[in-house]
Amino acid sequence: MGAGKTTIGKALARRLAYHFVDTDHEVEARTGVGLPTIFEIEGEDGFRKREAQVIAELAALKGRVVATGGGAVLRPENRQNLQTSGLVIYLDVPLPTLHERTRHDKKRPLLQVSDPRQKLRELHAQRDPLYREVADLIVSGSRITVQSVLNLLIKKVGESWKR
Ligand SMILES: Nc1ncnc2c1ncn2[C@@H]1O[C@H](COP(=O)(O)OP(=O)(O)O)[C@@H](O)[C@H]1O
Ligand SMILES: O=C(O)C1=C[C@@H](OP(=O)(O)O)[C@@H](O)[C@H](O)C1
Ligand SMILES: [Mg+2]
Repeated sequence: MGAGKTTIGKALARRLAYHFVDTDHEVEARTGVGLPTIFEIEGEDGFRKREAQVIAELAALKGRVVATGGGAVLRPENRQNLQTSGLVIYLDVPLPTLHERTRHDKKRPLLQVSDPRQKLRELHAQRDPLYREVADLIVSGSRITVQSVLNLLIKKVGESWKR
């Protein structure tokens, strides 16, 4: 959370002239309510089921930049779908930056706790190895730009990612 998946994803799609899909927005569009309401009514597990459904459907499509929610890597079926359907980019951002960017946000239910910094630390410890497992590319830093993502993409796979 706060790594910039939504922000960088949208900008990257624009640069590549690809469609952009944010799985959180897609879940919200399908249910007609915001994520906090989904978490409140169905719990995290209910949200994860909806998220997995969206990811499974997107895995069948091409020509898209997809920003997932930060917890999408938790389910093995999502990791499998991400790995087989496209090129996975991990935005590896330092914890203090993640905290700074999310600290005033009320729309991330998992961070509405007394110690969000500690929560982010725990989520990071659990998820970082999973991101590394699925990622084709890892972009690290507190000031990731679309250009730095593009440079790495080109270095890694030349123009073949265009397909
Ligand atoms: N590369 C970046 N550099 C500076 N600020 C960023 C960057 N990416 C995102 N942000 C800011 O951080 C916040 C969280 O970004 P967001 O794209 O929603 O992250 P995510 O989707 O990974 O949770 C937003 O306020 C956004 O403007
Ligand atoms: O890390 C998580 O478990 C979550 C991250 C959120 O997306 P962002 O990573 O885009 O904030 C959103 O899917 C939900 O609040 C749960
Ligand atoms: Mg996002």
